[in-house]
Amino acid sequence: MSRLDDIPSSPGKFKMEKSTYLNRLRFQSPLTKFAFFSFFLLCFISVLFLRSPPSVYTQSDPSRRSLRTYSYSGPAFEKKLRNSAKIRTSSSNGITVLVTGAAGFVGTHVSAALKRRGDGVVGLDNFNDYYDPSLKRARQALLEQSGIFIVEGDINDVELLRKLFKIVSFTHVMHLAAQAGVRYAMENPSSYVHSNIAGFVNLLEVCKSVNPQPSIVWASSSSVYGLNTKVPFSEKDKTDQPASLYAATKKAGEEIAHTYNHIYGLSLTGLRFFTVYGPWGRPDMAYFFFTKDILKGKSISIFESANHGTVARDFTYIDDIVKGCLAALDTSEKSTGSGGKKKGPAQLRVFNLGNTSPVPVSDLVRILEKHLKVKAKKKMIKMPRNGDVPYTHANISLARSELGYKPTTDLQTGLKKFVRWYLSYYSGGKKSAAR
Ligand SMILES: O=C(O)[C@H]1O[C@H](OP(=O)(O)OP(=O)(O)OC[C@H]2O[C@@H](n3ccc(=O)[nH]c3=O)[C@H](O)[C@@H]2O)[C@H](O)[C@@H](O)[C@H]1O
Repeated sequence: MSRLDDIPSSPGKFKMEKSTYLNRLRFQSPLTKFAFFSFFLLCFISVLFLRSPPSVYTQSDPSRRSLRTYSYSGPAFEKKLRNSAKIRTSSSNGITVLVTGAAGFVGTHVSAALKRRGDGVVGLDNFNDYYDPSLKRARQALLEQSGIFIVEGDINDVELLRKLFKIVSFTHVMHLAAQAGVRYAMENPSSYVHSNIAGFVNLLEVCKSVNPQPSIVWASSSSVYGLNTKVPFSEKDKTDQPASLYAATKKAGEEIAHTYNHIYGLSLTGLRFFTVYGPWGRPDMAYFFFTKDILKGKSISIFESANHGTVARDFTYIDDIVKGCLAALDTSEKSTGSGGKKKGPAQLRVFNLGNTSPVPVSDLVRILEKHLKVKAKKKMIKMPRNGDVPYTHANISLARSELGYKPTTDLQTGLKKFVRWYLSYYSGGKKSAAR
């Protein structure tokens, strides 16, 4: 019986007739026969390839690939994961944390700080190329030295997340993976939806259904205050006028957090970071690329608001932010759900983590000039309408009372540390600073 006879008929629609053409087909020569079978073999292989599940890495955005793939199965992988997640025996009340975005700026610092005090830490990062991935690799190498394993994968990969939770029973998730940057949202809007909305929902879906559910601390943003004019910004203020898609996705994250807390009993704490800077920072941020451009003798654009008004930011040093993140983890209560169902009310919080002292961008440049000992070529330009807001200023009284958060580093001191790191990292032309 020919294999074509095995094909079932489509119920009620049409019955596949045996092809009279195929019945009549006779191979005229061995070459025709070879060509015929080669063609079918090729089709078969193509179908297999197209139907195979996404490989080890679920691509977040074809234009921003991870540069490597990593196999996340097998005993060696599980061993690495378990070792990384181990709480130091001397640590009496250690926690086990999954840090998403661990190769990112804040993720690296938070992971290292957790490990230093004895907690178990596993990182997750997709190593996308929004900015120079070699900087992310260097951060990864740093964390590896202290025994932290970063799994290479995307928060949209539900199977991977489930697998991680199956191997390690994380007590906490520090969710820092995101598409950052306010201005880039006009270039690549879908990447914000993909990471900050879809990715966050995927993570919460997995967290709500594992037992026990972890407590989640995640990165929101000062940008949710948008076009508000009442300063300093307080958590009690309305946040319904975002100025960028980035801000809108972070605001959406806060609403999504409310939903998962309400329905599933997940304990959720959102942290509104205010323009975080420091060593190992993000090359897409102004203080970073100003430094690069000043050193290269390239001119920099300093934005002004309407009528030559000052644009200012509540720049916050990374070490202060790390303290805030750890305090948020330590004060977070357990989630209350189990079996994907809420069993009682759970904690839901939002905190400003800022510095409470806004500095004009022109002063930031003056400080950089001093530390770099190079005069900047400055251009004052009107702030483009690309998502920026003129001013940010955090009221941190809630974080102070609930988390004991107390920033201690002013911009002078923080930028000095950044410049020292920058010069040593990019010294001798070994690495060229890339955005
Ligand atoms: O707190 C946040 O939630 C956000 O902080 C950060 O955004 P911003 O505060 O906008 O920082 P950043 O881009 O460094 O611009 C700094 C200043 O330089 C001005 N700026 C910028 C570029 C330029 O060419 N000229 C200029 O004057 C610009 O107008 C601004 O006043 C994070 O990137 C973002 O991911 C998010 O975390």
